[in-house]
Amino acid sequence: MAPRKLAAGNWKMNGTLAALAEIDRVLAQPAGCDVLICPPATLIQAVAAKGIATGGQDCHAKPSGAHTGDIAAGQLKDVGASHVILGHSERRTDHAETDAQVAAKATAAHEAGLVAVICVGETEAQRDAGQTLDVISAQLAGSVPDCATAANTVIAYEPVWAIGTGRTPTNDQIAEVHALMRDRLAARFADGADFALLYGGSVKPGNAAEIFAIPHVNGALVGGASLKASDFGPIVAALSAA
Ligand SMILES: O=C[C@H](O)COP(=O)(O)O
Repeated sequence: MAPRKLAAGNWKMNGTLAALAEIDRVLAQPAGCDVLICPPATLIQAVAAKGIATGGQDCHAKPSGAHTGDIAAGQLKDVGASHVILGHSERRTDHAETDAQVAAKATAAHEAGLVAVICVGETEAQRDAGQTLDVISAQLAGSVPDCATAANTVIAYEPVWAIGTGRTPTNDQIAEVHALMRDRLAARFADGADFALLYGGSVKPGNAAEIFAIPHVNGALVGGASLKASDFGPIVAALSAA
């Protein structure tokens, strides 16, 4: 099985019911790849009802309990989610999430029947210190649980310094990390070479085709440019044509 092509939108803490009109506009465009929208949890059921794949932006590692404000993987599934983003750098930073916590959440997601979209990425200081490959290797080893398969797990490489900044690594830098991720996953899992590997960090209509031409880039995890169909549509089209 070859890795799936996936254009994923992470709306982060953006969007109200009025934003559902953007979903209609995305759906109006034919796609030659999988399309996923991860809105705020308040919109998941409404987005699912429109027939587009949807997901959460985090989940708890436990199936239920006294965890005020948290959402369980099973609760995401219950309202129509098929995926959940885990280990996003904004959560690793704002909530001090560790690799072990991400792996536990991914296990809970798998047990609930969700696909885990596990994020890894280096900081600018780590990139400048030449530590990128070591950081990505360690995050993959620690954040991806043994129960991961190409069917229930997608990996997103998101250099922290490229998120929301308009900056992206060079094509060679992206290629180097994606080749490393494929090699590490293939060495650990029987179907490791088939995991979909997404790039995320300032993906825009103007750079998407070039990024999707990089070996072992199977799609994108898009933030700001996923909020409007006028931006996300061309990214979906570029992946469909890749
Ligand atoms: O999850 C998406 C990433 O954080 C990228 O966000 P961005 O496209 O706004 O840079």
